[in-house]
Amino acid sequence: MNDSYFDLNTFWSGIQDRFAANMGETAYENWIKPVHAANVDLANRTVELQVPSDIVMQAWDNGNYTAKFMEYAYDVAHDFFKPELKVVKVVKNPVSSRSHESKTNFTATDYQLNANFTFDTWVVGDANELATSAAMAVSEQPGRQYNPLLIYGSSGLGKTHLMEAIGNRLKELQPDAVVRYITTDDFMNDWVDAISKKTTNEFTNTYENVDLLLVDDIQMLQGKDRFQEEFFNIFNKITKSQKQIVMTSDVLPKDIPGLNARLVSRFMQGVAYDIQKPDFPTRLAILKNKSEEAGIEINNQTLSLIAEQVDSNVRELEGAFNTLTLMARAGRPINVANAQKILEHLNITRQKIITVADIQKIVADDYRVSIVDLLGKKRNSDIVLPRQVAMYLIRTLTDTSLPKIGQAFGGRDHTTVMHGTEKIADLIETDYALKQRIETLSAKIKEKS
Ligand SMILES: Nc1ncnc2c1ncn2[C@@H]1O[C@H](COP(=O)(O)OP(=O)(O)OP(=O)(O)O)[C@@H](O)[C@H]1O
Repeated sequence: MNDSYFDLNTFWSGIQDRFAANMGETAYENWIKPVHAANVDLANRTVELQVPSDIVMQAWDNGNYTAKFMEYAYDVAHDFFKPELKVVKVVKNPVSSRSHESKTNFTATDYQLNANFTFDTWVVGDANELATSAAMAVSEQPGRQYNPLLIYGSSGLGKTHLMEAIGNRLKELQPDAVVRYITTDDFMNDWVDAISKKTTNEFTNTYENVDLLLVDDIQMLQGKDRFQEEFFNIFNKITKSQKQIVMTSDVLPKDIPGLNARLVSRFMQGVAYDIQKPDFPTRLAILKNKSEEAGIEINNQTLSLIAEQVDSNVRELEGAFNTLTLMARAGRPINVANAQKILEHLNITRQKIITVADIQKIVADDYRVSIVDLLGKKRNSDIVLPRQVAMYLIRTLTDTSLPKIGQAFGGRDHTTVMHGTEKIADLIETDYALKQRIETLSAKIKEKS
């Protein structure tokens, strides 16, 4: 087995998922999402997390997040890897080459492309075939046929991998090409930064002067009018000069609530391909590739068991596989029985489907209100609170979009749902009893589904 094989990103994203499931959206966005898993030292069993500012550092100290990290790390890797945690503050990335030229202090977030996210490590199957061909075409002839290219689909299905593969391939073919990868969140943060430093010209130059701009998670633009305006301008400049834009989103632009109609139409002026959940042969092929990369031999039966059970999210598939490799590192045999134990431990004995109706019923029972009232028009507080709690739980435990949640609550508007879920997310920051109640409800829902 290749000793250096440990996918820190997958390990950290497993832990982030658990944070996300157990805290409010706002707290997650502020304190967990900006944290970067920088290093793992397997020999000394330490993981280094980098936080971008003192405020986030304080939140980690005050919010007991280190203890939570340990708990979730155990969930992800159980006995096979129990790390010590080192949390350090690191200021944002160094200036990009363009901002050097500009002699200002505008600092663009400048990611390196993930070198593992290439077409070579990508497995093509029915669920991603069209998106893959479009991505390959774009990497070979950017700015021509498919501009913009939008890749959309649920979390953990490979959107970022495929998008970065385009960037990596273009750099291989044209080493001088300017490729910039950015998450929508960082784009917005950079814009705020540029405004405060009065360096908006440099900001615009940095983002416009590219051959290929890769923008991850554009659904984060929802309801952010100011950023949408700026993004619209940059988008137009890039596409007009026949440079390429590739974007990812969890839904089609028309389904992103609060996305300006002009942007919806611009985003759809190229092509949009979705990535679906991979079928069994694709999942098995992904696992086989992984075991080859890791240099460990795992028999077909064991891989099949994992591919069979982890059927809806490639990130989870990789998580199970990584735990298996840790098990091998600990000297235990890799076989069906041990794989089964891992799946049980990771709670992946077949993906459970949580439905909107289940959540509504469980919340209604818990608050002793009727389903009719929960979904109805009454506005007294003993109905409004459980209604908002149910909306919040549906939003956090399922992939249901805001408009669909609205429909499931008697045809309410998506902004009402957004308001309700945000209100609960804020409340549980300060209301410990409510937080506990929601955690208990969440556990009950997961158990019953
Ligand atoms: N078809 C595939 N072949 C190889 N690896 C894959 C494939 N699909 C997904 N993966 C792997 O699954 C993991 C999750 O993929 P990725 O981060 O790209 O998902 P995503 O759709 O962008 O998720 P999110 O929306 O949560 O950011 C990555 O490690 C990626 O390499």
